Amino acid sequence: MATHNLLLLPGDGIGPEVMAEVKRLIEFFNKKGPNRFVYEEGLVGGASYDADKTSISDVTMEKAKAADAIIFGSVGGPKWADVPYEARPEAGLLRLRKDLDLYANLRPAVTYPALADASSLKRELVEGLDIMILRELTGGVYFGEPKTITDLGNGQKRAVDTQVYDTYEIERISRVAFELARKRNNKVTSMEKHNVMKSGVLWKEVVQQTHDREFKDVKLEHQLADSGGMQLVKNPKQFDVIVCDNLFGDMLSDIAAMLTGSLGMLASASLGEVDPKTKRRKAMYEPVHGSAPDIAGKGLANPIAMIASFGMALRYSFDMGAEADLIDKAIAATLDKGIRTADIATAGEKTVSTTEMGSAILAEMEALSA
Ligand SMILES: NC(=O)c1ccc[n+]([C@@H]2O[C@H](COP(=O)([O-])OP(=O)(O)OC[C@H]3O[C@@H](n4cnc5c(N)ncnc54)[C@H](O)[C@@H]3O)[C@@H](O)[C@H]2O)c1
Ligand SMILES: CC(C)[C@H](C(=O)O)[C@@H](O)C(=O)O
Ligand SMILES: [Mg+2]
Repeated sequence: MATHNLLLLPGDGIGPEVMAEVKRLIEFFNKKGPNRFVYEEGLVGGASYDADKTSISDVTMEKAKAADAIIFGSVGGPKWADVPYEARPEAGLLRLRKDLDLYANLRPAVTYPALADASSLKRELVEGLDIMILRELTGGVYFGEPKTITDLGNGQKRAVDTQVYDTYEIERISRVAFELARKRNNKVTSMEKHNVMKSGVLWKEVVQQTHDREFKDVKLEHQLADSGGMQLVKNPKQFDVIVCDNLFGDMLSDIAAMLTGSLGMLASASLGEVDPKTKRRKAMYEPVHGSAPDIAGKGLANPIAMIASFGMALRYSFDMGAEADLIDKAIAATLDKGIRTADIATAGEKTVSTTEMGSAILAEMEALSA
């Protein structure tokens, strides 16, 4: 019997609401065995700021480093609009990613058959869609220095953000892209802007070299990120794995969310290298969506992105592929029965609450594993 230690970080807004559904899934798997999950909860984001005046405490960071996996909800919201920049809720999430070196962010965009009409695109464009956006998560303009606002003294201010990429950062994310593609449809599309950015020139060069050296069997295409975004909504099924930098990946994955019907559907895994001591990959599982202040506290949030992120934890951290498949099948079966939270309902469809959606998925899991 294996025991897995999880750190749950529900965060702010809808984070705690969708995390409550993950706790029910943990109970389900603990009852079923033989794997057992033990979890501790911690504060992150605005919730942590309110308690400790920091977006994540050193104590919570230590727990994150020690956990077998972190399950993250969401952070941020208007309540913390005026806190110092360094202590803003989002800084806690960025510190987790950076300090744990979680450089590979897998953001699959899968359109469930029952939801093809919930997408803002035509059914035939998205039906059967299954693409993987691989976002570099610990470099680029998110972390480059300098990052400043300077008063120029003439009534003007100057803001500077810096995009930085070293060869090794591009090489390691490229490898993940090619390895993922080998297990999927064997195609990688790399997106950057080498026509404007030096980091784009290096990105394209290193991805190509890594391909030519180690992954000649995988089909590689390069696309400028702006027209790549256009292609993503024009003909999304042409893609298999898309690999891009931190900022382009942030934007392209939110765009991809609408191919699946809602941001409430998009799960993600943020992975680092294998820890030599534990032999386990450092990992955090986080839905792509944020704290959704417009619907927080109302029981309206779609828990599927969070539940599917937990499913990714089973698959990528705990070698529980069959259990991860069970979650995916239960989500599909629930959607097939027409059960919808408001974000994925089409006009006139009856909607359910966050908890009701969680209960429906659990019921399908019970039925499928009976
Ligand atoms: N990983 C994270 O913690 C994360 C990610 C993105 C944004 N944020 C933060 O969240 C706050 C709000 O940002 P935003 O409004 O731009 O993005 P958001 O993702 O929170 O919400 C965008 C829209 O999608 C809807 N939505 C998102 N998740 C949903 C779900 N599970 N079910 C139903 N509808 C859902 C929201 O209601 C909203 O209309 C900001 O402070 C931002 O920095 C945090
Ligand atoms: C909250 C924010 C820091 C984060 C990001 O920009 O990476 C979010 O938008 C995401 O997509 O995970
Ligand atoms: Mg984002």
